[in-house]
Amino acid sequence: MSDTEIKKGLAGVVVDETAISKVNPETNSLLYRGYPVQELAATQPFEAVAYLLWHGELPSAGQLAEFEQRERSLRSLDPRTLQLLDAMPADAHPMDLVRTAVSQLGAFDGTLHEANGWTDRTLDLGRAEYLFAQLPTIVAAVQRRRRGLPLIAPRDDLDYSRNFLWMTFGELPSDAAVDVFRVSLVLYAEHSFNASTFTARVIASTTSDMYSAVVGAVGALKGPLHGGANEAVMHVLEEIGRAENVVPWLDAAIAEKRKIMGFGHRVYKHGDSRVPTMHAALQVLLEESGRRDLADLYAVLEAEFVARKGIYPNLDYPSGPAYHLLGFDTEIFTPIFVAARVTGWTAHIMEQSASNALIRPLSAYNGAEERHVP
Ligand SMILES: CC(=O)SCCNC(=O)CCNC(=O)[C@H](O)C(C)(C)COP(=O)(O)OP(=O)(O)OC[C@H]1O[C@@H](n2cnc3c(N)ncnc32)[C@H](O)[C@@H]1OP(=O)(O)O
Ligand SMILES: O=C([O-])CC(=O)C(=O)O
Repeated sequence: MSDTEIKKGLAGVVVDETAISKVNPETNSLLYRGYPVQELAATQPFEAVAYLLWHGELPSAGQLAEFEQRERSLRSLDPRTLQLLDAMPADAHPMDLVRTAVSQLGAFDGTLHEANGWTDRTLDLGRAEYLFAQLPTIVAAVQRRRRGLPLIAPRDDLDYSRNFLWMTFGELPSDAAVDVFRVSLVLYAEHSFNASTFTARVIASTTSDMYSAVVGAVGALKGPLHGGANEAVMHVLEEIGRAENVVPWLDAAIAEKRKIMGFGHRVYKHGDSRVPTMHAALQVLLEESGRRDLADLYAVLEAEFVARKGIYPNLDYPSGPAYHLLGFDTEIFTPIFVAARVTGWTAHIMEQSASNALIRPLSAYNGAEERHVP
């Protein structure tokens, strides 16, 4: 065993610089390219936030219009992507379908850059825009296929958030509900060196391609300790059932040393900077739906867990029930996170590539002493 100090899980280790976002647990703040995420969530379309993450500046009106037009032109799926989804087992997890579809897009890349006129300089930016435009169509197709419903083609008269909901449900909710969805996407877009983004950067650091890096990131996000927690939150709320059951359920869960999904964070130890904004957004849906039961359950679980453990909710805690109230299946929550986070992932892949060093840490060997085959 070496005496090298080991930081399990790289906790507290600074591995590189980034100009994309700043997570500050002391001030409980999150900046995207210098802008507080709360301000972006209050004022910006999701398309403008994607542009900001990639380019470092918010778009002018003209730049935004140009990007929106391009994004709308890239939404339709290649028929081979639909064939791929159809060929998957009906009980496959939606994250497996999304991961596989992104991988397939990587195999189309050769033909794509010719068709889209991507020059070398803009190649990865073109890929990022393409993934951004394709993912909602993929996620909506997966959701409709799960329900045995015919797929709905994208509409180029609708913005990103509306079109996403339209393709999923074939109708639009109230403007207030659309806005909740937009806010959730803005909040989910980026969070420095979280596990999935770091995975993407490791893959990019080998000078592999953007699709491979995003496929790896999707795999990392699927885990319930990371993005999969928004789905797990809903399972927990369903398992508890009603506010009256929280105390006995929590007693048992704590005694069994269960992790309570949607609570805790590697970086924030006094609450997640994004939760108050998403909490307010969730309240809109709780009021609109009249789901007093869910509102009570949500509030009591939070209050009881914080009181007992001093561990606060993370963004997945309000997002899970918000996506439920918007009408998505629970298994679709993490794929929505993918569609949002692909903005941050691709920004980090481009940042890594622009100033690359192969990511290859050391390990301390603790196996058998040298020995020889008898
Ligand atoms: C978008 C996102 O990815 S946000 C994160 C989403 N993930 C979740 O919600 C899953 C539940 N949360 C967790 O598992 C953890 O809080 C993590 C993985 C997010 C962060 O974990 P770490 O920084 O590694 O802290 P760690 O897991 O060591 O927790 C420290 C202590 O708090 C406890 N703890 C932390 N979170 C929880 C939780 N949600 N439920 C119960 N106990 C918890 C741990 O058991 C540990 O206790 P111990 O010291 O007695 O062993
Ligand atoms: O930062 C993290 O470790 C996880 C997280 O909240 C995110 O990726 O949004």
